Amino acid sequence: MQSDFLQIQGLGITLSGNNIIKDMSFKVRRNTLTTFLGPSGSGKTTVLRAIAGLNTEVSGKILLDGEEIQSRSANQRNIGMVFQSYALFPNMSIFDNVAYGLRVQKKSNDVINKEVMAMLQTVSLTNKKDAYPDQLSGGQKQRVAIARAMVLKPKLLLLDEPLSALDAKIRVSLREQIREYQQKLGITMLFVTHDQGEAMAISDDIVVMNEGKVQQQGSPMAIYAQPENVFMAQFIGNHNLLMGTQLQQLGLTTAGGQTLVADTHYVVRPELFSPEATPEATAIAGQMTACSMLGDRVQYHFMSDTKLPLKVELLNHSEPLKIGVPLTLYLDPAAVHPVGPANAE
Ligand SMILES: Nc1ncnc2c1ncn2[C@@H]1O[C@H](COP(=O)(O)OP(=O)(O)OP(=O)(O)O)[C@@H](O)[C@H]1O
Repeated sequence: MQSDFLQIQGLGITLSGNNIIKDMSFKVRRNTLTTFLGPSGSGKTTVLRAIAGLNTEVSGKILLDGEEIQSRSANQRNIGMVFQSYALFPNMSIFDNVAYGLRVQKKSNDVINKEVMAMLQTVSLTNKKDAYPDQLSGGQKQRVAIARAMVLKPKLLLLDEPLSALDAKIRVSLREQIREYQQKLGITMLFVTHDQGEAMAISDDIVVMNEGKVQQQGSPMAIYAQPENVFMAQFIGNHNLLMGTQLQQLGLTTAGGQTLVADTHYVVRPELFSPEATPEATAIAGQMTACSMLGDRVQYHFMSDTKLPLKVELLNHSEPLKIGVPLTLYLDPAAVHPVGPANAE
């Protein structure tokens, strides 16, 4: 059983006299990759820095592996950190960059050599050990920064937007490699990103933040399929956010297995509409008014005969549906998810 390895209890953070984070609590399980996801300014970096011991005005408790660490200085916490900007030493070779922390710890040359070479092998950079940072690509530099942090075997590795400075293709490849290192070496990682695709792809757990508050924590699947409030429904993925009354006008009487409530918000993901009937589904007559090609899927704007505009996405495996021609879409009421009362917005 994975225990709660990192526990944040009633965390408060003040920066330049502003109370940025108030009474925040969440847990991170051992040997998992947990992502902090949220819009710009939501407080992700601020909380990460507080865990690392880099913020001064912090209240509440931070427990790591059962021990309270909030009063310890940053270098007494056994926490590693990787930044967007790599922060490598430009005048040191790649080997020396990775060896730096072990030298500070006064490890023997034999141990340093063995551990640095093993770590360079993990990040596939043994052939670059004598090179200098400015001879490496951005992705390689970030792998050195990750190796430099991992070689110290920290209890927790914090990664603050580590992929933001890289181009799209390298981002995808490096995020998969980070996930591989995490699983292979059994490290607990806390990873900050504002890219939900990135968070969905690599996380065991996602902590979604907005305006200094945790909005929801859960697996990528749960975050997507069962948003707990209106912010979550709108922030994650494409969506139709509808009132119970609007769904009633479409002919639905239940949603998510419960009686439809007129003044509650519901979310319907665009890919849950189907052009094919099933016994459970409600038929919705209308027509497509626009379409755009997304590659693997086609995104449509649909207008129901009751004049409700809906976003619909269908797999791109057949002829696109015709615009302006009457057609019927089907929606299984079990796929409609309640996200809270109207006044929760
Ligand atoms: N030194 C500071 N003094 C005062 N306010 C600050 C300071 N640093 C950050 N803030 C504020 O704290 C809030 C959270 O900032 P933070 O950098 O943690 O957000 P973030 O979610 O990491 O954003 P981004 O994705 O843009 O990096 C923001 O409103 C920001 O303006």
